[in-house]
Amino acid sequence: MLQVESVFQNVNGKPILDQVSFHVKKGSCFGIIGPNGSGKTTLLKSISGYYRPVSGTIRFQGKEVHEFSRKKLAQKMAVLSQESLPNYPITVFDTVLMGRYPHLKWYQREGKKDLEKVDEILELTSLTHLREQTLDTLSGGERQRVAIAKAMAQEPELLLLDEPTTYLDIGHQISLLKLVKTWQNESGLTVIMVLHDLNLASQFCDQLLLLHQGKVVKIGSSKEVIKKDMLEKVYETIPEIIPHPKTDVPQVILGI
Ligand SMILES: Nc1ncnc2c1ncn2[C@@H]1O[C@H](COP(=O)(O)OP(=O)(O)OP(=O)(O)O)[C@@H](O)[C@H]1O
Repeated sequence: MLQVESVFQNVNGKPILDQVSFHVKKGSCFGIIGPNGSGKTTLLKSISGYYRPVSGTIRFQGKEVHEFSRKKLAQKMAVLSQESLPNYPITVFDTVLMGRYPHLKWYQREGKKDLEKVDEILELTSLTHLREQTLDTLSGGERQRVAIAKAMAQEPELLLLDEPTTYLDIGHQISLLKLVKTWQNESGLTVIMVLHDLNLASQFCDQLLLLHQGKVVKIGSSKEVIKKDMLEKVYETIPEIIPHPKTDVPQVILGI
């Protein structure tokens, strides 16, 4: 579904990504982890076509990302970043409805099916009670759920998430990631997400990529990537790693 080959990326003349290569399988959940400033967001922006690599290639469904028209890309790819929702008084319903726009022709207004779809998604994301509330009055967690709902309305094949659990308490972190998982299971959606929380990344992602100073340190399952020596070197701290008592995936315990 996505092949990244030997990507070098400069931003404002500054080298950020250094020979990054990896593949993402259709229907999988791929996590990008790494310390602050390691290049995670830049990598996501390169995948979404926001930046064009200085060298190397990013192929999505067999074609280079920058060869897609903006509309075609919006039909296939949804991007959810910290700044993805505006802060003006537009209702939750209308915001989620905007997710349908890439599927409409330029002269076409949204139809009954689009409106029904939005209500269905509001129900799924537990947002029906906020249907007429405006974005500028929502809490951080509610805004995050609206952003996911808008992405769902877009019906993408690839979903890019930049720190989707920021602003969420632990209950909402889990319910948001479970929602993404259910959506994935039902639609074959592919997900690439940047996560700071290594324990959530370990539990929810099929593959992890550990990035450090713009370079790939390791790609593999959580058991292959969430390792004491590797994290010590990259995060400059000394964590303890224990298996999750239910799922056996590695979990990180921080010491002082
Ligand atoms: N527009 C820009 N101009 C100059 N430097 C930039 C720009 N965008 C990113 N950088 C630099 O690129 C490096 C990587 O930034 P990026 O946001 O990709 O890292 P990150 O891993 O997502 O960090 P964080 O975990 O803190 O969000 C940083 O040193 C940052 O200062």
